[in-house]
Amino acid sequence: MSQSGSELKVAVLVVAAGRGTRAGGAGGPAKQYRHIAGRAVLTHTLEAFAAHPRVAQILTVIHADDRDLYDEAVGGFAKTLEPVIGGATRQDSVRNGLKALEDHRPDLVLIHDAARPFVSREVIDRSIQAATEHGAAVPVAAVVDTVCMVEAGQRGETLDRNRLGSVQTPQAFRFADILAAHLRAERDGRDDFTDDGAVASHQGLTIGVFPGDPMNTKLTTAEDFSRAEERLLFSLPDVRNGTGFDVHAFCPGDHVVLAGIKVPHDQGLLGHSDADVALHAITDAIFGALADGDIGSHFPPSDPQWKGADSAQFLAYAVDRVKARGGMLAHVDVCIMGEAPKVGPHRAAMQARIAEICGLTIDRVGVKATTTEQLGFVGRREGLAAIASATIRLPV
Ligand SMILES: Nc1ccn([C@@H]2O[C@H](COP(=O)(O)OP(=O)(O)OP(=O)(O)O)[C@@H](O)[C@H]2O)c(=O)n1
Ligand SMILES: C[C@](O)(CO)[C@H](O)COP(=O)(O)O
Repeated sequence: MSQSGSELKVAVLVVAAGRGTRAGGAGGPAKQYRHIAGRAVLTHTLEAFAAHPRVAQILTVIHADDRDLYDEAVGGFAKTLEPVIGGATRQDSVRNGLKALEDHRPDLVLIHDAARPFVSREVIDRSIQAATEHGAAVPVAAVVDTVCMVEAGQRGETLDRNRLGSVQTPQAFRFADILAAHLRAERDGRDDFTDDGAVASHQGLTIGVFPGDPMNTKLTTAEDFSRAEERLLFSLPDVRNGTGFDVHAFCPGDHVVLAGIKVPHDQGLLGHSDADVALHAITDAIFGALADGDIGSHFPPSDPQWKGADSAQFLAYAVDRVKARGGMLAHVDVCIMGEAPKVGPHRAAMQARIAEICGLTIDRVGVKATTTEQLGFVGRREGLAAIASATIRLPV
């Protein structure tokens, strides 16, 4: 090839015209349109290729009955061409797709099963690299089990697994070569090839191999779907939101402590600690996100050591509990409810103090305030309340 690898135009052909009979689900959509983790299998598959910077165009081969399902699944992905209709076998579907791609003149084509939604960026990288170097290459995953012949319900000869491989997709080819190979197979009346590497071998091409990925499985049976759903759900980031609420009554005094700041007032707040409703609500929000009890269970009001305590230490402790679980605190937000004292003049100082205690930047700390329109105990100036939320991320 005269062009350098990075100049080669790469197209992707996704075959999605099968009926998925082995996956069951009779009466429902074919397996490539079934949802895992809230989105169609085909959507996951197309997304992987659409996101790859080397992929210029994606053509999907669909069943004649599935146009509406396809439109729903493909959404607004970039790079997708008008789909074409497949044939009775996978081989027929690939051939139809290759013929339709001819007008777009790709240099390389990656042929992929819609039913393999877990294809990684690394495998796509390797497929492009291998086709650039060898002209034709397929991904192969190692066979890890002992493999044997099974005949008439009996174990037969053990095969040498070191000489075997499990062939996956995307299989990558120089476009002109694989198109010629498929046309040759058609001319020769061969319709029994289960992958494109075999079609290319029939044409006499040498097929390279590159490492596949054990995670790049094909969804074939109903059990594959249960496993896929579990895998996608558990690979979602464990982002959690917790809420907290606190109330303290006014008592005689000349200041209150709010969000870690001493605010002059004609009353104080009654409490075992410094009665900082804002920090208590945030602390509870973090415990809530961790599902780790509440401020009372960690710092019992009956324990004399917390008498008059600075509530900053409660909040710092909750933040440490997040870190101890390998997580991070992403954001806190608190709303203080009261007729007086006014929060506005102290908001910036409160934000800064909460940020300092939590190890956050100020833009990740919300401090808001409201009256309750003179309604309820807050409206009657009997005390202050605060409601808070906290967002954390834990490792999966
Ligand atoms: N006539 C066909 C048959 C298969 N495929 C596609 O080829 C891929 C791999 O095939 P397979 O897993 O065997 O899918 P099905 O043929 O749909 O499954 P089954 O054999 O269980 O019916 C799938 O993405 C499938 O949609 C296709 O485009 N056209
Ligand atoms: C192409 C393929 O994915 C390689 O493993 C596979 O052969 C296609 O599925 P089928 O069940 O053989 O049709």
